[in-house]
Amino acid sequence: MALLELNNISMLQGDFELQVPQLTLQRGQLYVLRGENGSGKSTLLRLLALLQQPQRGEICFAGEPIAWRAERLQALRQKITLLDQNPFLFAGSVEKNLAFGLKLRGIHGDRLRQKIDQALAVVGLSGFQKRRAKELSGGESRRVALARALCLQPKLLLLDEPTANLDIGQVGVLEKFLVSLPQQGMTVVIASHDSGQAERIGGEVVQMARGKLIDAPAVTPELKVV
Ligand SMILES: Nc1ncnc2c1ncn2[C@@H]1O[C@H](COP(=O)(O)OP(=O)(O)OP(=O)(O)O)[C@@H](O)[C@H]1O
Repeated sequence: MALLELNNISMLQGDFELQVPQLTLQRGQLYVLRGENGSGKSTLLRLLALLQQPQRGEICFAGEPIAWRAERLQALRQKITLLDQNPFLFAGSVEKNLAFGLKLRGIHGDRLRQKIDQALAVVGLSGFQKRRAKELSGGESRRVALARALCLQPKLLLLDEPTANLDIGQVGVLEKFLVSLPQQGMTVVIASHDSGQAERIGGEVVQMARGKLIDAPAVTPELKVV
């Protein structure tokens, strides 16, 4: 079954209109969201994160239409993580930044520490647990924000330019890791300017142009066993 399905969406943001005639995100699939500056990639990611309600159209999560009621949305949003283009780290330690979302999900003690250690290792920042978030370099901050998103192990992970401003070596390591996530059942969408990225990681391409989704993987009807 599809994880997220969008139909006939129109969403106004000031003078800008985002239009998504049809988009289906399958479970355990990797997508690369492409498009020029201002084409609406970040806006689409916010919509997929259920942070903004469209004026028109329907979104279904695991086959169920979204009702846009606060208590229902809160539960759904815990299954989705968006890593912003300019992620915000709050004051305090790196460890505290990663622990926040995990504690909200009922993870404490040794399991909490283990998840933090694993996520930091993935982004090449083992040993950064006690460092002050505000004293990190730009690239380190982005990697901490990525670790914070990864350790939540969401059903849907949305990444806005996750490898921007990283060293070439780091980009390679991270791309290799991101490719492994769908094999664990996670659906991953990466917005990227890097024209080589889609080819390197081999994801399905979702293409935006001037606010409209113009190309996405075709949906094959599910086979019914009779
Ligand atoms: N809060 C807002 N209010 C009004 N317009 C906005 C807002 N945020 C973004 N926009 C406009 O919406 C359009 C799409 O922006 P968006 O950030 O989604 O594009 P993008 O494809 O992610 O661009 P980039 O590649 O530069 O990150 C742009 O014209 C932008 O100016």
